[in-house]
Amino acid sequence: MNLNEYKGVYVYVQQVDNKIDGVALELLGKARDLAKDLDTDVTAVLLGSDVKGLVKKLAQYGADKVILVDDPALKDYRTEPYTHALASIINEFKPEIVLVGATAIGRDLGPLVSARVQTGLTADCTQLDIGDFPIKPMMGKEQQHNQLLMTRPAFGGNTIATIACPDNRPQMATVRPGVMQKIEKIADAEAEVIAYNPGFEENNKYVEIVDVVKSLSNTVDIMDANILVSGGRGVGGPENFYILEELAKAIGGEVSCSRAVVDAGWKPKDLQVGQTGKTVRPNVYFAIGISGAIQHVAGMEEADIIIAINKDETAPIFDVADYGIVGDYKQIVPTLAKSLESIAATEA
Ligand SMILES: Cc1cc2nc3c(=O)[nH]c(=O)nc-3n(C[C@H](O)[C@H](O)[C@H](O)COP(=O)(O)OP(=O)(O)OC[C@H]3O[C@@H](n4cnc5c(N)ncnc54)[C@H](O)[C@@H]3O)c2cc1C
Repeated sequence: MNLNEYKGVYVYVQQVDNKIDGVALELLGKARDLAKDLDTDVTAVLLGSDVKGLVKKLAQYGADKVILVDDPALKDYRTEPYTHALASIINEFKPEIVLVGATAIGRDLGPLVSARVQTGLTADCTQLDIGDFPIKPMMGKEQQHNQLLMTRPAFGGNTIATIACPDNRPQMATVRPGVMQKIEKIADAEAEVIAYNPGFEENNKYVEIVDVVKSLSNTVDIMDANILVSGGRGVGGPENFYILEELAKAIGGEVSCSRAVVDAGWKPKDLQVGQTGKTVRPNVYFAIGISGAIQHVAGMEEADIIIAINKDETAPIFDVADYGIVGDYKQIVPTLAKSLESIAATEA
């Protein structure tokens, strides 16, 4: 493999029902930073059926080029045709880096594609940088420059590992939704469009989709919320969550929770923040009766303002909080909700 043949930062654009998943836009934002460091450009890979209309949006969020595979075989996500399309693009265009969102689809597609093009993949990254590898000079090992350094929690979140793929190309990573930041939309941006036909031949790995059943869950997506009022085991039981709901209502927020709350069956998994839940980046995050375990903090530390309410002044959540209130949430939260509600009423 001649590594020098591989150029450019590619982002797989996940779309479902012709709607681009937010993580693809976040990855385009990150790809711009990486491409700048490598003095190269950003290519979005758009696979689907009748998806040409999405190209403009990809340009507006940072794509210099869009490789488009528009084919009825790609109408709904199916592992085989999508893997074939993305692997064919990699073999044909030889990108240096390929980024995929760590969604249910991305976690299926990314590893299969990496195996098919015979390279490595680092899953569930929380940070991506360009740098030297090994990071520090090591006896008997030459440092290679301009490598993709892929950082992710390891060993149950107890350590952070930085991984590189110096001997193969492309360097592939999946990245959790909510971790990277999309750029401000550039309204008049244009991208070069390259239509590509990987040649689909149905084989016995093609799944036939008989019916698509949409999730009946009516919980909101906490990843879209600007304000989150998050409750932990310290809330004491599902019957007490109304106290948090009233605060959320007073300030236009949504309720989320820690894993302890989900494990106890008090709230559905959709609302869990953290390493095995969702990564959120709201403007304001209230952590109420949450101790601040590393696995929880991994999912909310990028919030702009963190307000912790905990009766234990030594709780680790106070280490990451911008504001901390020590005391019983049952006394603090209703008072807070009332004052914030009256401030909102005066300002209206
Ligand atoms: C591999 C792995 C993955 C994990 N993934 C996640 C994840 O995604 N998300 C996650 O959240 N956790 C995750 N965890 C679990 C995590 O380690 C913690 O166990 C969990 O976050 C604890 O939840 P908690 O803070 O709600 O409960 P606790 O740790 O029990 O904390 C409760 C807090 O409430 C406070 N409190 C009690 N009563 C009151 C009161 N009346 N008023 C105010 N404060 C009060 C206490 O002082 C305490 O600090 C994971 C663990 C592992 C091993």
